[in-house]
Amino acid sequence: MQQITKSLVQQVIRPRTQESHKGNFGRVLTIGGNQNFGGAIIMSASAAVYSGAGLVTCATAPQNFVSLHARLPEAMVVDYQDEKKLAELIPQMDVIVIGPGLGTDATALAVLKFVFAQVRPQQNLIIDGSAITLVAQEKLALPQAQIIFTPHQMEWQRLSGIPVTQQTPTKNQAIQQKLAATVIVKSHRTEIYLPDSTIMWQNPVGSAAMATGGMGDCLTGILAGFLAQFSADRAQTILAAVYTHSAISDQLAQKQYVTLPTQIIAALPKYMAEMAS
Ligand SMILES: NC(=O)C1=CN([C@@H]2O[C@H](COP(=O)(O)OP(=O)(O)OC[C@H]3O[C@@H](n4cnc5c(N)ncnc54)[C@H](O)[C@@H]3O)[C@@H](O)[C@H]2O)[C@@H](O)CC1
Ligand SMILES: Nc1ncnc2c1ncn2[C@@H]1O[C@H](COP(=O)(O)OP(=O)(O)O)[C@@H](O)[C@H]1O
Ligand SMILES: [Mg+2]
Repeated sequence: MQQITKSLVQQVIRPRTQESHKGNFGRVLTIGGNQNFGGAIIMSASAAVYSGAGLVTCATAPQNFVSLHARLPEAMVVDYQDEKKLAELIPQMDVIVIGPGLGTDATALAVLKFVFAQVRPQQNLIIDGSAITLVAQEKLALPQAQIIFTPHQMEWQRLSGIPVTQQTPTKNQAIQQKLAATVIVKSHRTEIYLPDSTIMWQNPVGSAAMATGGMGDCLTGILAGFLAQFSADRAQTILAAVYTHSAISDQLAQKQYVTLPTQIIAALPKYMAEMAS
């Protein structure tokens, strides 16, 4: 198991070319947030914006529009059940996140199936939270796309069939290879399994200060923001995003007992400037 290093992160997060514009930093669509879990998709979209994605759109339940606009005016918003608008938007995207706060009811399943039918092979598709649970429960066939699953150990149990206590690297990798996707198994020491590579990676940073609801939702937005804008190797970009999420928490945890997802989001621009200098 190889450890992610700070120097890898410094290779990914580079100073911006001064002539660049928002079109150079990618388009992200975050999909989720039912009427009970609006905060999850707001945190995902916020992390994408604060990590530097060029343009971010959030597809969510209409009940979340006002709060999303108030918290994050940089993001555009669309009803996640509006299939006509989603069909127009999806082909324009570099990265799509689906799942934070999506829920597992019939509406959620319909949204997920629609997105799976529309996504293009070259697009990054980050499948998180409720969407992982639905893929497992409904035995959904995966679309042709650059898929990244971000399960915590219980979601990985649902998707892989491996009980939490038996999730060894070898077993995890065997299922990841069958899925032919990137798998980020989140825990105290998150593990990353990449397609086209037998090297398994571990995140050496992060602490129990991160054990609070919304922390994984936040990670999906950082992954999306990084994949949208950075030109480094895709695997390195994914590893750098995982490390950054936890390293920011470690910085804050020097003076805080818990580190909230919204605080990690707010600290992204400063941390990224440190890494780029
Ligand atoms: N503010 C919000 O709107 C929030 C919405 N959330 C959404 O709620 C939905 C359900 O997700 P949940 O994860 O809460 O529920 P799940 O039922 O999928 O998983 C939680 C269960 O897994 C267990 N578990 C075992 N190992 C774990 C590990 N390493 N990390 C985390 N849990 C572990 C927990 O003890 C708990 O019983 C998702 O769509 C998620 O995005 C959550 O992110 C919480 C915050
Ligand atoms: N004790 C811990 N040590 C290190 N990282 C942790 C710890 N507890 C939680 N995390 C991190 O917080 C995130 C939690 O993700 P997840 O369970 O999906 O949260 P949510 O669904 O509530 O947003 C993961 O990135 C995980 O690695
Ligand atoms: Mg989660």
